[in-house]
Amino acid sequence: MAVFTEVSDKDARDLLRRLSLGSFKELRGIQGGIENTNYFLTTDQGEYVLTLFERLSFEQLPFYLYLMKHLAQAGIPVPDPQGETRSGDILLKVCGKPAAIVNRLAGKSQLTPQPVHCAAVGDMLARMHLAGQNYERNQPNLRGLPWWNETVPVVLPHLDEQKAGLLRAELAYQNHIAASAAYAALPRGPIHADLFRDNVMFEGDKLTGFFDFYFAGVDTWLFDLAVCLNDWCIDHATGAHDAARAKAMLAAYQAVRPLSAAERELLNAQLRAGALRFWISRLWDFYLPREAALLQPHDPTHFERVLSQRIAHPLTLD
Ligand SMILES: Nc1ncnc2c1ncn2[C@@H]1O[C@H](COP(=O)(O)OP(=O)(O)O)[C@@H](O)[C@H]1O
Ligand SMILES: N[C@@H](CCOP(=O)(O)O)C(=O)O
Repeated sequence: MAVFTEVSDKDARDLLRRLSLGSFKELRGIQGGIENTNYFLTTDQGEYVLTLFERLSFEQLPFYLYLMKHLAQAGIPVPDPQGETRSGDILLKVCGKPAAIVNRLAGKSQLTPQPVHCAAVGDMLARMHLAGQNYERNQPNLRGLPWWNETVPVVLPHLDEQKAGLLRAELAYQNHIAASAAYAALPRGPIHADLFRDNVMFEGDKLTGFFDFYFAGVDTWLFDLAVCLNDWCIDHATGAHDAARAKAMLAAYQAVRPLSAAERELLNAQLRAGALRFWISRLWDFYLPREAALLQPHDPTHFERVLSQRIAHPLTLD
């Protein structure tokens, strides 16, 4: 369920009067997604997505919305936030909540990706990283190491000794890595940080867009690539690495932006970090009652499996 706040046709008509996106035709709730309220909004000028933010604040949102606008202007296929006619503001208020209207991307998610899809994601991810280099706003990845350090003690009491041991050991390892010289040398910039299969659109084999930027933040580019490898290039049932898909993604990424020596050295550590990040957030969504009331939690054990696979079978680069 992804309509947490009901928006009426009248609310939408009132909103459209403040924008120059044409006149109202239809408003339809979207059933996918777990974080925000989403509607498809059709006017006589085109199709849009209206999002009401259920978790992010008015203060946090400009970073994400202006990042999308910056990337769209640089030619990266991402939703482009539409502004109010008078003020030019792209952060809107609907039913008392922060909101945005973006253009609707063509295509659909590719949930059983082949190497060709992984290559398309790798290529566009590298282009997106380069395009984000001169983005001026700064907001850290709010689901980065400080959040892991805060959240692990909260979820640990819910775990059996074997899982708790793995979680503690991995967090200690990641703190150790984060203090290293190689980590300090990693190139950084705005990253998507949640570019899973359900956040990319395809028409056939052609990538038509990246969306759902609301976990974005400034972090290492390598972490973003690791998050993608951990979702697009594994066998979902076991969490095991898929060599053909990973090779396709890495080659396409590196054809646009070759990895530095520090990035090559830390690829496996960041694959583990990417698995840890989503294991922690899924545990947190699962065990924290306040969050669980809003979210439909994903299965935490999936990322426990991915992490165990990453530790047992490090990836070797050519
Ligand atoms: N710009 C967009 N263009 C086309 N479809 C979109 C767009 N934004 C969201 N959607 C649709 O809405 C669904 C939920 O959006 P998502 O951003 O994943 O929600 P949540 O933030 O709640 O996870 C997506 O799976 C997709 O089908
Ligand atoms: N991709 C994350 C959860 C975030 O959900 P999204 O629908 O906003 O992408 C996970 O799989 O845990």
